[in-house]
Amino acid sequence: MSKTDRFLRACWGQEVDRTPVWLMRQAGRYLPEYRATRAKVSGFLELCQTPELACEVTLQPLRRFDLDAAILFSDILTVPHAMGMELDFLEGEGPVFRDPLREASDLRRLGQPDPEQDLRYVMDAVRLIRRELDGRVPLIGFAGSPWTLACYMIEGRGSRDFLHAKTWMYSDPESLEALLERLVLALTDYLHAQAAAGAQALMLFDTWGGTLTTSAYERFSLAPLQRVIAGLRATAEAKELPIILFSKGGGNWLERMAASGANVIGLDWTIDINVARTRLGKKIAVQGNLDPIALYGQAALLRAEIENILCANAGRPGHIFNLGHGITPQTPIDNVELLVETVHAWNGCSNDSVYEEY
Ligand SMILES: Cc1c2[nH]c(c1CCC(=O)O)Cc1[nH]c(c(CCC(=O)O)c1C)Cc1[nH]c(c(CCC(=O)O)c1C)Cc1[nH]c(c(C)c1CCC(=O)O)C2
Repeated sequence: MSKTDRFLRACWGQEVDRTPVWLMRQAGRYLPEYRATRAKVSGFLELCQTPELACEVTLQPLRRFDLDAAILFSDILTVPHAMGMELDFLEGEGPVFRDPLREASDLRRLGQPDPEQDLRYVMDAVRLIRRELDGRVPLIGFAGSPWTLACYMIEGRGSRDFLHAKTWMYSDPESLEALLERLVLALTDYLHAQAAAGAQALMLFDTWGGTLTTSAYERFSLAPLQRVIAGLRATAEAKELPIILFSKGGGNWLERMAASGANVIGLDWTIDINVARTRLGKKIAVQGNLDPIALYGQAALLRAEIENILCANAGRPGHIFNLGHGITPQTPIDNVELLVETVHAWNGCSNDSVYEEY
């Protein structure tokens, strides 16, 4: 089975010869070759905006590890940037918007980007990566969720409690919905353009969905995501692509996530994958679940964690091995190698924990 088939078939819940594996943030600072490429440019945004370099760093982890998919190298914040918000990536702090949105009238500052113009560098990177991959593995495109992007646009930076974003939500929900709707339109166009440029699967990163109450999650995170997915399904280019939905901390809402129209549900490490699969049933695939910090530990314990996840899925199609969130900068490379090899070498559980029906 070709690697292209392995990942895409697993997304559709079809039988595969072995479990496909890729890692969120697989290109990044834990790789010395990434740090070397990054040192050639003045800032992180320049790396994203130079298609040759974005292509180079996309391919770097694939040269080292036997991964079953590539993910476009970019960032979720390129979309608000293209809507007109000035963005800096500060060393040691991460992304910062100079003028965060704080009230409804600030929405007037936002433009509606044309992806082939204002985000052309992303589409050029997608085209270049597809050419360089030459069919070896499929390319995943991605975007942030409307709620997650709104959090950064309102806070201006990462936050512990999302005080500004949530205060807005609890004091003027209609104008927050207006902001989310602007993002729905921008993200639908953006992901559609990635599909037209050659992305073979699309992933939605709802990193901050899990900070909400159940009713707020439904209204401000999931409903806009559903509109993005429905918009994509209405286009010829994206209709046939698998869509992966990852709401970090979304374990409470798996059934609702599954009803969003996504084909694959991303799981963080806080939900038991057995429970997740039982609740989700057969119709939808799952991805993820390994605690990224397990990669810092002892090899034998890491292997046990990996096998637990594989055994929970034994005999069930529709599983893509991944971490429960992005790989972190100090991760030892040897353990990443061990992870990929363990997943690929795996040939069944030793403890008969194969699940018949669920
Ligand atoms: C919240 C979020 C962001 N960006 C992203 C998310 C959602 C996923 C998640 O929850 O991790 C998504 C993202 N960011 C990046 C990718 C690349 C593709 C991949 O390998 O998965 C993807 C898919 C590269 C990146 N995005 C960023 C880096 C590090 C920048 C550098 O090299 O200096 C990389 C490799 C910067 C970034 N970008 C963002 C933050 C908070 C930071 C700073 C934190 C950090 O430094 O790790 C916003």
